[in-house]
Amino acid sequence: MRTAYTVDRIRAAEQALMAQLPPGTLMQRAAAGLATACADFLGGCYGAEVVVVAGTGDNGGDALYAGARLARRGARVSAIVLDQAKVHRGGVAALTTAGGWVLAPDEYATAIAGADLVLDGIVGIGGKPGLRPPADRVLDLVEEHAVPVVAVDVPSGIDVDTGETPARHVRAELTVTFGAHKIGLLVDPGATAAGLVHLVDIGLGPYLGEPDVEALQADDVAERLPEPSRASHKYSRGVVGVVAGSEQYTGAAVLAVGGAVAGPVGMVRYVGPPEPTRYVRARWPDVVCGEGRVQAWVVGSGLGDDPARADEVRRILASGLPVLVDADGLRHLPERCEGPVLLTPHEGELARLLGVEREAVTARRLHYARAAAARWNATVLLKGATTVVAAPDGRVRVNTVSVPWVATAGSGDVLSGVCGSLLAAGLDPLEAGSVGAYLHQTAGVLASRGGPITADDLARAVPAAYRMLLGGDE
Ligand SMILES: NC(=O)C1=CN([C@@H]2O[C@H](COP(=O)(O)OP(=O)(O)OC[C@H]3O[C@@H](n4cnc5c(N)ncnc54)[C@H](O)[C@@H]3O)[C@@H](O)[C@H]2O)[C@@H](O)CC1
Ligand SMILES: [K+]
Repeated sequence: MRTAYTVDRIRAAEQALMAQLPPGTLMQRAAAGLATACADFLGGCYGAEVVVVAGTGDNGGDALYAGARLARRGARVSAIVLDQAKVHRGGVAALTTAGGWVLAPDEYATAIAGADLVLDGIVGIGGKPGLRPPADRVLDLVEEHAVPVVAVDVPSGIDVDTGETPARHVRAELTVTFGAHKIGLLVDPGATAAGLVHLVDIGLGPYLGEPDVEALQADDVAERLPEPSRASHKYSRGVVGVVAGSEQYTGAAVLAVGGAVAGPVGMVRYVGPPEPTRYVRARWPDVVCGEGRVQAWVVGSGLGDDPARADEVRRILASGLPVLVDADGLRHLPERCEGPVLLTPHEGELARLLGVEREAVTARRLHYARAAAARWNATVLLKGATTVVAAPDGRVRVNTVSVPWVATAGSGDVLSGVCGSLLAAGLDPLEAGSVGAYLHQTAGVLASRGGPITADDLARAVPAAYRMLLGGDE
């Protein structure tokens, strides 16, 4: 499990650990891990040109000490000191003793133009979003010359606790973070700004407590994927009912059912009008069409405006059974949901639900997913490159496995079927949403292999993804 914490909790853990250690120990641990990660990134130190950008806090100190270590290993390391009066003195002394030097402002442009790597030590967890002058001018040069950036702890300028980027910020290829993941490294747009994230263990583990945000990894997903036992039969494995598609949108029915049959349930029921029913029957002789008992429902994609279907959605939501509500179904939510409910909006749908602009949701994904979870008393899975799943009790999971080719028409319908299948097999909405999102993206990796895919390809790849995650044969 990848776990992320608020700045306050990380600071508290650091205080507790620091009280046990000689002064400066943590910074040296951080700098050592950072220097090793930079050397790996560069593919060797000797002769590499590295520019350290050091701000006024300990984040700059980490960057300068790491610069000193790289200089001792043969790199040519210079530093841009953003404020001479407030820079970390010990860091500057270490760098110059190791053969590095501090640049004069008229040398910045040439140094950055010739750099193999810029180390962003402008600001870390003590920063406010955005970049103050002269950091912004330095970033102009870095972007102009397209120099790769390794961010120290966090990409400077992001909101570390939310992943929001309300103002100018660094875009890194790699972020080397210390002690624990910060929430903003896992949630977009901050996650994208961070690039790859490498965690350096500085010993905070025992002091951290419960995480604020979690991201499942392959072994966590494998533990949670339902598997039948010898005593299982089709009903005990779970039955999922799918209410999707219409005369106009037949594809939504086929794709949502496609996701559901690819999941762990023993049986799928489909309930819908004649035309989509014909398509579903033709494709899956094993799907039972018509009403009947189920352990969970998937409702919503491609329903259109038919008032009778809206009533069906409301009736299902009132049943107390686990329900996944997607797309058109989201227009028929009650004032507050009762029972286990998983809502799966994309940004536009969540914006409409909450009465805000889509851009606002894009900018504040964690905030609005949490707000909707609290407002409707339901778990909210906000789709996107980094999926956010927020439960009404405050727990949050994000999915950081992301394949851009998965963003294709009908992909969400497949996701709804997969997550619904997991709900019917007994997972609660937070588990079903987070496991389903991981499975869906893993299917995307297998189906795509670097090229375009259709939603149908995605659904067909789900069983192979399931098998792979369980450690089965390829
Ligand atoms: N506290 C600890 O035990 C450890 C801290 N470490 C490092 O220390 C960092 C935190 O250090 P600090 O608390 O000194 O804080 P930072 O270095 O994150 O930054 C605080 C300084 O940046 C300035 N600042 C704030 N917002 C800014 C902005 N938008 N643009 C430019 N400057 C801005 C502030 O005026 C302040 O001087 C961590 O991110 C990590 O890199 C590591 O060495 C590991 C151990
Ligand atoms: K930084």
